[in-house]
Amino acid sequence: MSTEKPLILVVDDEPDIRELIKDILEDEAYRVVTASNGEEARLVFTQQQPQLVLLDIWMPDVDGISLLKEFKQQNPGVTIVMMSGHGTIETAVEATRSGASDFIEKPLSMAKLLRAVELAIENRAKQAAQRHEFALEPVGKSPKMAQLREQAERVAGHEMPILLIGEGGTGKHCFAYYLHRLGLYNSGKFIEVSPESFPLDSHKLVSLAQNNTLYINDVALLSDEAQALLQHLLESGRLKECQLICATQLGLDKVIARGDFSEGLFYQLNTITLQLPALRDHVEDIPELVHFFVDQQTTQADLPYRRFTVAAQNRLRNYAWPGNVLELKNVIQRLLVLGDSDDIDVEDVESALQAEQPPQADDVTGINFDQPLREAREQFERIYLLQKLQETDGNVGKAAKLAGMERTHLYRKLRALGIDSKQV
Ligand SMILES: Nc1ncnc2c1ncn2[C@@H]1O[C@H](COP(=O)(O)OP(=O)(O)OP(=O)(O)O)[C@@H](O)[C@H]1O
Repeated sequence: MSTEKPLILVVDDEPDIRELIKDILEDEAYRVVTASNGEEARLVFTQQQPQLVLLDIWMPDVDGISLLKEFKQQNPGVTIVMMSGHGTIETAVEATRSGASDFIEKPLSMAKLLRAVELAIENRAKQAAQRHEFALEPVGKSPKMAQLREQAERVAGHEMPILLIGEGGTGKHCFAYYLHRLGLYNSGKFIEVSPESFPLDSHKLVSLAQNNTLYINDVALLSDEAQALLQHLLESGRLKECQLICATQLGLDKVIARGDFSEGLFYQLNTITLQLPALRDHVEDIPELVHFFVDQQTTQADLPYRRFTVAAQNRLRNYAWPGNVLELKNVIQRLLVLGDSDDIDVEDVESALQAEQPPQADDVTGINFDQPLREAREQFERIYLLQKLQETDGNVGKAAKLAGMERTHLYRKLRALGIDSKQV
């Protein structure tokens, strides 16, 4: 079973164009409904609730831009692509301002149309994934996770800084967001800063944090200047009316022993700590996590549903997971993208786990370090993309998913690098 493709409404007053678009899209397995004027379009839009609308600008009864505004008001989540034969910059600008996601110029070519539709759908999926990037509640019924959720519930709502400690990929972001939702500032924003994006301006930091949850990732890696600023704001009580959550992979005591972390800041941050377990220490949660990620990827990233056999799930439980839950999520995504049958078996899991291994030093030594960065980057991109194309038997759509790129962007990149996907 695969997820159903979105329903597309095509609105155009010219019967030939309408039918042509319908045929092209149906050949690609999209579900299509059509309307020949504004009135018909309103009816179909309300009754069938399409996810994507291809909308002509010039029509006899109502113009496309007015219709676009109506549709967006009725359903802000709908994606609308405008089409026009005599498109001018002004109409394109007006359409975009009114919420159109793209603009295609007529005459339409099949490639142009499909590219625009694919891009619109990819963007939808991405927006949905971004909106739901975090689980609303961390998944896992093991005693370790249950206890952690309980601790989170107890400490949230006290406005004291919270420190999350755990290896990479153990779910620190996920728990931070959960704490935000449980906390005093859940109607404010969840703002994440990293050592690279940390504002070294006390006013900026205070106003960023005010009435929000401020999550500082990799706090152990903050520069001396950033540490001093944070310590000063905490000690002087200026960083108040906010929930501060910091995360670290390294035990701060070890970083202090190395002389890389301020002891004073450590005491400010270390009052409430939550320790996130490595995934290998709560493997009993793996089946539930698998279920959760399959569900998430199939509904939000528009990947086909596949079932993990018991043997496959058992293999997942017996793996050491050095990259923790994040690695599990990546392996599941790889299996959903690359698999071609309804069931995922233990052999599929085995090869996905092998592909997850960090590249051997040999893979990287292919890069010539004597060239300028720009050329070295191109060389790396070529090696990387060829590898992804090999993994997907030259399927650009699947390779793009694995590389986390839009398909059209990958096409452009391949062309720029002179790679022919069919030769792989
Ligand atoms: N218990 C969980 N339930 C549901 N999703 C989870 C859970 N733990 C982690 N995730 C998801 O797995 C992915 C990786 O987790 P997350 O980014 O929270 O880890 P992290 O510890 O912050 O990683 P890093 O240290 O690398 O920044 C995220 O998409 C996160 O939402």
